Amino acid sequence: MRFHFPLYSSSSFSLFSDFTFISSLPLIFSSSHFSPFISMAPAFEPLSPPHQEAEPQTATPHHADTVNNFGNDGQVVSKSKVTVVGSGNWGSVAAKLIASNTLKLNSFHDEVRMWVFEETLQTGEKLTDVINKTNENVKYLPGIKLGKNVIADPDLDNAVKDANMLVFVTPHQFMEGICKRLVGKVRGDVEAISLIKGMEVKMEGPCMISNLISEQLGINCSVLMGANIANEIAVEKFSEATVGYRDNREIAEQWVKLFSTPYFMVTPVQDVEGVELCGTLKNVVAIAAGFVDGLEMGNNTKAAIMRIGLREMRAFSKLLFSSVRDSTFFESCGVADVITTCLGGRNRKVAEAFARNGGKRSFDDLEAEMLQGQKLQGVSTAREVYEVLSHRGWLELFPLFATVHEICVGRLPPSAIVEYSEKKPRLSLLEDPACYQ
Ligand SMILES: NC(=O)c1ccc[n+]([C@@H]2O[C@H](COP(=O)([O-])OP(=O)(O)OC[C@H]3O[C@@H](n4cnc5c(N)ncnc54)[C@H](O)[C@@H]3O)[C@@H](O)[C@H]2O)c1
Ligand SMILES: O=P(O)(O)OC[C@H](O)CO
Repeated sequence: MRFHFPLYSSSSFSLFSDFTFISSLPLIFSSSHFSPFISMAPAFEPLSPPHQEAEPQTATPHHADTVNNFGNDGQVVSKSKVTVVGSGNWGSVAAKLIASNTLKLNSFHDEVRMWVFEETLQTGEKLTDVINKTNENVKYLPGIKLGKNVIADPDLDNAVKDANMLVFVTPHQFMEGICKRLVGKVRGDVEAISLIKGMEVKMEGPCMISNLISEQLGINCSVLMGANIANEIAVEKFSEATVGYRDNREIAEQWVKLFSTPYFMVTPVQDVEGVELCGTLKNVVAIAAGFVDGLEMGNNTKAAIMRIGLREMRAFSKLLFSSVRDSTFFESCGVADVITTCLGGRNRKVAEAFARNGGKRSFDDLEAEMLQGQKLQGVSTAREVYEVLSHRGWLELFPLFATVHEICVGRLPPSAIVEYSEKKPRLSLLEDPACYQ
């Protein structure tokens, strides 16, 4: 068999090991820029494992506007109020994780609001009503109790208005619209975190979702990514995650505290772009892994795809943001997420079906049939990455990313993932950085 990635077959050049020339490439897309940081009102507590802290509080949800309570010493304690914007498969699990901690930790208000994109179920009932009645997201996370302090709310403005900690977790394609609706609606002291794996491509270039949130709402936004298949975390199987923060370690620690449980171990890393790009780009690698599974290529081929994919992830991330750290790729958000998503994710699963059908059934069809309302991120991310690559003239540097998109849109057959294309990559482009000047 002939392979489609001769760029990587030679040991004489490594896109990964030699970033000297990569960093010398012109960085057309602006590096990270974000709106002025707005500090968080509540005092931070020292980071400690949530399960060791203070005595549990009552589980009764309450709706009071106040966020102040009295601590053990009679002092008024400022409490953070958390709202989760999104209620899909991961959104619901995130709400469950958070709600288990807000009940235990004195620095958080018990209640966790969860904004629900309202829909009517086949029974005729509203999803929000069913969640509040049964404490289960029967459509996106059936069989799992979220915690009685999770309150589903179909009104976006109402859901966010009192919160000073906002957790964004929707499929990435909906975020631009959600941000537009939220302009002027969030508190001035709010901190945000994005669990969303994806990006937007605008005229000016790529825009990470955390940046979209920061810019549109004028707030600071951290990220949480990792090897996190939601259904496994829902049943409390151990996993790790990475919080990417910009420059305020205390804020990162507040997020770590909010999410950490004995079965969910969270590590902060000062590299928002690196962490977010890992979470975003691994979905493209997962599509490639699914093609390999659909073609029944076996484990060695899939491992090769993971390795090549990880290398392209790092190269692409560093081209976009020179601040991205190599070490980030060894965190849960990097290599671990590539592995889990290529073994057990939804992108992999649907791409496998696409390849088994010889590319004859569209991803949209397969997604609707196989995921029942849940959304793939990898196909649109592959398109977005392709737009960036073609706009910058980098297509030949990233044969895996480019090929995934061309297969998704039907320009190449699924088998192209492991075959030479007609068009040979121009190795000179990689070997002579002057080509880019
Ligand atoms: N599910 C996972 O295992 C997992 C794990 C880690 C990260 N993520 C990431 O988290 C993000 C959210 O994923 P998810 O699994 O919670 O969602 P999902 O795939 O379950 O998507 C369904 C959600 O999208 C909502 N939705 C549908 N149309 C909408 C619209 N027009 N506007 C707004 N919302 C709409 C639905 O109401 C539902 O809440 C994604 O970026 C995903 O990559 C997912
Ligand atoms: O099911 P996927 O492919 O959307 O991946 C889920 C998570 O991102 C894995 O960490």
